[in-house]
Amino acid sequence: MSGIKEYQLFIDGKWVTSTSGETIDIINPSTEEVVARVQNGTVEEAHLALQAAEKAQKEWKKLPARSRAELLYKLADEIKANSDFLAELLVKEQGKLLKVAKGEVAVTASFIEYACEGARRIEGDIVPSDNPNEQIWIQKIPRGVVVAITAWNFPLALAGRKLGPALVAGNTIVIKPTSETPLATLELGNLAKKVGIPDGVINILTGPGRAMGNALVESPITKMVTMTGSTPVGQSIARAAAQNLTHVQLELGGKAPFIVFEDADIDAAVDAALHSRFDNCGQVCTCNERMYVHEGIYDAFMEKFIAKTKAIKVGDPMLEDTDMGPKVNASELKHMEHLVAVSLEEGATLATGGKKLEGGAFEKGFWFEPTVLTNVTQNMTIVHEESFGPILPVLKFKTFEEVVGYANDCEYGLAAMVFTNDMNTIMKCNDELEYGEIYVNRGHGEQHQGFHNGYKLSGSGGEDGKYGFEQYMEKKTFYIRHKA
Ligand SMILES: NC(=O)C1=CN([C@@H]2O[C@H](COP(=O)(O)OP(=O)(O)OC[C@H]3O[C@@H](n4cnc5c(N)ncnc54)[C@H](OP(=O)(O)O)[C@@H]3O)[C@@H](O)[C@H]2O)C=CC1
Ligand SMILES: O=C(O)[C@@H](O)[C@@H]1OC[C@H](O)[C@H]1O
Repeated sequence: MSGIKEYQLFIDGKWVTSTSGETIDIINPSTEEVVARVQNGTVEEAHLALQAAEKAQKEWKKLPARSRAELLYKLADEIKANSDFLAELLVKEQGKLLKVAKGEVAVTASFIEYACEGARRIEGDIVPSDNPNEQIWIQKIPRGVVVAITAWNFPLALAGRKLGPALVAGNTIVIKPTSETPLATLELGNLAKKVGIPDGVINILTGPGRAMGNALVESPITKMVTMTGSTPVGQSIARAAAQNLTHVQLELGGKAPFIVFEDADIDAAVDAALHSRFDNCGQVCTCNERMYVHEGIYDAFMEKFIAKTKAIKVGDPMLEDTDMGPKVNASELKHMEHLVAVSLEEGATLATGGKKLEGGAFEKGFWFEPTVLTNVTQNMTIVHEESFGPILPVLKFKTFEEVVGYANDCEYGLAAMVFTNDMNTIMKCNDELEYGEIYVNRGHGEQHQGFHNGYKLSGSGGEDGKYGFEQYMEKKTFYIRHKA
């Protein structure tokens, strides 16, 4: 079709067309129109990108970290300068609200800026030896070539979250965005060229994860894989990386419990629960995936919560007064219908929503109603399987022990949210909830200086903050003996 932009692969500072001769259509989830095409890259092109990154890293690591950071600060500035363009691209490829997309562009730049602040904090140790006339130096050095594989819900932010620390630490990177939403990420290639980041330092490939992604992971050139996505894919990446014992950092699925204790501020809890479920159409890894409300306030809480859920305006994500856009694709939409059907078969009740939206403004696109399920029991599928969409099962509880047992009855361990004003309850939640990230009296939303760390099947390694930055570096211990 004429007028459809075709992106290429970004390898060694050059845009190249894949030898596969095949392209992947990128679909607008609101209209089902083809937004652009990207290359269906080959395994050979994965190797070319890795070789380019390996070559470039030899010089990139010699630059002072501060000099690397100065280039990356410029990249962050260019991202901000192109916010409107990048945000609209994110709306077109992922269906997120324009205001959320602008937030994603801003957070992409701030992820990179945060990493740059670490340039003068790459600190090692000098420790005393047991031997006379000897010192021991423990140094932090870059790993080499990093492969970054990202998910479709915040594709640009996830790329910035990884390339920032990777490059400040002195590594080079090959980014493989998801085939669903690669466009804004590909635009980073143009911005990297513009600010003078040397060829080969950043490479961006598109192509199916099973083939190209796997080739990137399996290569002995790759010294670290940082991936955000589903648990099954994270597990296959861990298996593939094992053959070279490549360092792997995985941010995977979640099933965050949202617990409202009897003494909670009900209005604050209602608003937090609403946003933490329905923001970005429920497509956030730390979303409120299941809600437990104390029986003593259940009726009062649910009356307010259901009323606000019913008031959510689903529609064109480009419009200022829209509250929720579409699901990212048709298969995700089908998954929503499946989860509701299974829940009803298992005995749940629909308090609101439950269907895909069709006809009129919803003639095209992948639209689903904000959905709340009640009369839910802990053994139901919806309480354990990640929905990653606008479906919220709600359960009642009586005691602390009961709800903590429910919350921890989960194969995931990424985020949890708790509403109470009782310090004793807060401290017991901190001790007993098996989650890497716990939000007290507020909804979800990480900060760069924290540590985004999933337990159990939610991941391995963690990212963000000083502990995430550490992952991008190796340590080298140097024993130095000198003449007396
Ligand atoms: N913990 C966190 O911070 C976050 C977790 N997520 C999770 O991500 C999931 C949704 O994202 P989604 O993109 O569907 O996740 P997927 O796991 O389907 O894909 C993630 C990435 O992995 C690639 N990939 C697929 N198979 C392989 C393989 N065998 N080897 C290497 N790479 C591969 C994909 O490429 P391709 O698309 O081409 O197949 C994509 O780039 C949800 O489960 C959500 O919970 C999402 C955001 C944040
Ligand atoms: O990946 C997610 O879903 C979240 O970590 C999300 O990604 C980037 C944003 O900063 C986070 O809210």
